[in-house]
Amino acid sequence: MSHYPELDGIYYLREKIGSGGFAKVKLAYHALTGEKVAIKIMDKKRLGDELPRVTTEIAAMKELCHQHICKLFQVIETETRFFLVLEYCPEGELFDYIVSKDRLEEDEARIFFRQIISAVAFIHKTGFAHRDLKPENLLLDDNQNIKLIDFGLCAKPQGGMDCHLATLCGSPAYAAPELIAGRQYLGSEADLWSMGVLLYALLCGYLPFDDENIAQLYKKIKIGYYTTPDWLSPGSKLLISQLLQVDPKKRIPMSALLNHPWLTENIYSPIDWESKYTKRLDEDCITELAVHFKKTRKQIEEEVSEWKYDNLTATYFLLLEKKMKNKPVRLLLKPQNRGDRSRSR
Ligand SMILES: Cn1cc(Br)cc1C(=O)Nc1[nH]nc2c1CN(C(=O)N[C@H](CN1CCCC1)c1ccccc1)C21CC1
Repeated sequence: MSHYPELDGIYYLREKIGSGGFAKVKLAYHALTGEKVAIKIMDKKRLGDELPRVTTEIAAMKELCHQHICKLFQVIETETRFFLVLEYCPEGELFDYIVSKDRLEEDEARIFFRQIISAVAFIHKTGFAHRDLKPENLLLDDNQNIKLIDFGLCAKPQGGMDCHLATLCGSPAYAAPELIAGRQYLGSEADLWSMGVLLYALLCGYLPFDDENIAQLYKKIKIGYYTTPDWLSPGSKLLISQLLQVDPKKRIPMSALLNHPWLTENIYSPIDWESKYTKRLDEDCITELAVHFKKTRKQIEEEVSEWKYDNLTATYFLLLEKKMKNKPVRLLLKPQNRGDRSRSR
């Protein structure tokens, strides 16, 4: 297990929980709060010309504070590496959950899909598009709530949300026809197509467009031909067809999704896309930080408000996490890891 001096005394690293191309993710404990986090470690050399994706991801995640988006707590950059300290989701990927249950019942799929729409609507309202929506990028927290991850491909077009994008990116099976045709496209419209593929995967347990031959796959996507199993309800089939429209202008817009009959069935409330996070600082967290660092509340408030995504930002956010989980809003006197049960104060 390699040792990272930059994390000493701040985070206690545990086992690896994910590894992708040029990054790996490790479980860790935040020394001061004892809270679990997931640290995404990226090697700059191995990133090569993918480096801009990391700066994109960091910039996006700093703006995207939402209950269904995996939270960024801290960024540590050295000359050779990036460490992104992110929210830990103990139930893993939605992908594995669907596979384990073969496919989901309509009401369970509805709950997940409402949370996914809440996250994507928030991203679009904030001027971003995710562009890589798929079950592998949707994690589950300890209450089986959705947390969206991997913003390395997201885009915030300079000209705002109606400015066209050109780069072909994301995963083929979830990519919109206009993206595959290499035409200019709107990130938000491409996200809506991917959500159609996602909803199909949730309800059926397999993909609407699939082919081991990539050219064949692209052909199927471009004509938008897919079949639905007869046991799928008419309401599900209708919503899927409204999302899997080849012509992006015919695709159901996000605004119509928020109170769509299939999505409000048995729930009767429109989807709430607003973030539960407020910019207002939490009194209890500020107090605990002031006591611990022996500073005035005003000093702490000013420092936290700079949102430097340093140790202080992480400690503030993790105290807030503890409060949201009805745990005591307390910092551990001497940093300790999970094993040590000694009472702090
Ligand atoms: C798989 N698993 C099982 C359990 Br139990 C917990 C987990 C788990 O991964 N939890 C978890 N919490 N927080 C995170 C994770 C994984 N994770 C991730 O960011 N995971 C992604 C997964 N991508 C999906 C498609 C390609 C890679 C990743 C990105 C780069 C390298 C490795 C992994 C974060 C940091 C945000």
